Amino acid sequence: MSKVALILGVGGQDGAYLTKLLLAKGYEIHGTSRDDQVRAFDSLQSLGIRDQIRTHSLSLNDFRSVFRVLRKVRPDEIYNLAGQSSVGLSFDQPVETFESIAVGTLNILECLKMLEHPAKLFNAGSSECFGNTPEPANESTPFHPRSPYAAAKAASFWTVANYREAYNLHACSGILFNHESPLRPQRFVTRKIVSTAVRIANGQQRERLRLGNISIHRDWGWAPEYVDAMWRVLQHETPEDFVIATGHSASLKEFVAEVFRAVGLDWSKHVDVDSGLFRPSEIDRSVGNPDKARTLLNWKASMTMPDIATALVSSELARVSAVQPA
Ligand SMILES: C[C@H]1O[C@H](OP(=O)(O)OP(=O)(O)OC[C@H]2O[C@@H](n3cnc4c(=O)[nH]c(N)nc43)[C@H](O)[C@@H]2O)[C@@H](O)[C@@H](O)C1=O
Repeated sequence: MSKVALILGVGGQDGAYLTKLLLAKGYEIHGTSRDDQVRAFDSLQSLGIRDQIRTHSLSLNDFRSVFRVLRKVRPDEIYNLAGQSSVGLSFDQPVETFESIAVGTLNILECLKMLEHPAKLFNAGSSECFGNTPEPANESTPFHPRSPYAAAKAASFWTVANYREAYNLHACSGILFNHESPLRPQRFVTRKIVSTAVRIANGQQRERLRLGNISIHRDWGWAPEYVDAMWRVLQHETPEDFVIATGHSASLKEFVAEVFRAVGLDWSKHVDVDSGLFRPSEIDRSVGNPDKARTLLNWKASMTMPDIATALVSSELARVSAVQPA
C-alpha cells in the first residue's frame, strides 16, 4: 500500500516540487488550497503533474475545514507549506500573516491530537526567525524576529515543539533558509531580478531594475533540494527540528551581478536603488549551519548562489523563447 501525503499549500513553489518528489517515491498525494476550484495550480501544471493529485479546499484558519480534510484523507504524512509567505507583504498585512501561519499551525496540531489515525507533521519554519546571524545559525541559536512574518513563524515553531513534548506528536519543523527556483513568483527578489535582466537583454534596453536594499546577505539554496530535506525530516526515527541551509551567504549585489553577467550585461548600468522599497526592519546577514541535517539526514545542498543565478537565467531564457513567436 502506498503512503498517503497531504500537502497543505500545494499550489506554491515548494508544494509543486514536493509533489513531484513524492509522486516519484510512489506516494498517493492530496493537496489543499483555499479554494481548489478557483486556483489554477500553475506550478503543478508547469511540472506536468496537476492531474496526478487530488485537491481539496481548506482554510487553515477554519478549524472545521482542517478537521474535515484530515479525517477524510487519513494521511500518513502532512506537510504544512500553507500560509502567507512574503516577508515584505507581512508589514502591510500583519494580521492575515499571523493568523494564517500561527493560528493555522495551531489548528493542524489540535486536529492531530483529536484524530485517531496517527500522522506525522512537517512544518515549514523559516530562517527569518533568527533575525541577523553574525555566525551561521544552528538549531540552538536564539530567535530574534525582525518582521511580522518572522514573529508568526517563531510562534508556529514553538507551538509545534510544545505539542510534540506535551502530546507526544511526531511533529517537526524545518528551519528553511531562502530557497529559489523558476517557480518563485515575481514578489520575491530573485525572480524579479532574473525576469527583468532577461527582458533588458532581449531588447528592452530602456527598462530599469528598481531594487531596495542590495547590501543584504542571504543563504540562498535551490528549492527542489529543500523539499527533499523536508521528506527526510519526516523519515528520521525521532521527531526533531532541523536547519536547512547551504552554509554559504552572498550579498544581493553579488546575486544581481551574477545574473546580469549571465545575460552578458553590466548590472551597474541597469539598476536603481529605491529607498522606497526598503523594509521597516531588515535582516542584514542571514546564514545557516546545516551540520545536523548533514549528519542525521544525510542531506547536503549541492547548489549555492552562483549555480542558482545561472540556472534561473537559463530557465527564464527558455521560458521566454517558448512563448515568443519564432
Ligand atoms: C527565509 C525566507 O525567505 C524568503 O523571504 P525574503 O528573504 O524576505 O525574500 P525576498 O526575496 O522577498 O527578499 C530577499 C531580500 O531582498 C531584499 N530586496 C531588495 N530589493 C527587493 C525587491 O525589490 N523585492 C523583494 N522582494 N526583496 C528585495 C529584501 O529586502 C530582502 O532582504 C521567503 O521565502 C520567506 O517565506 C522566508 O521564509
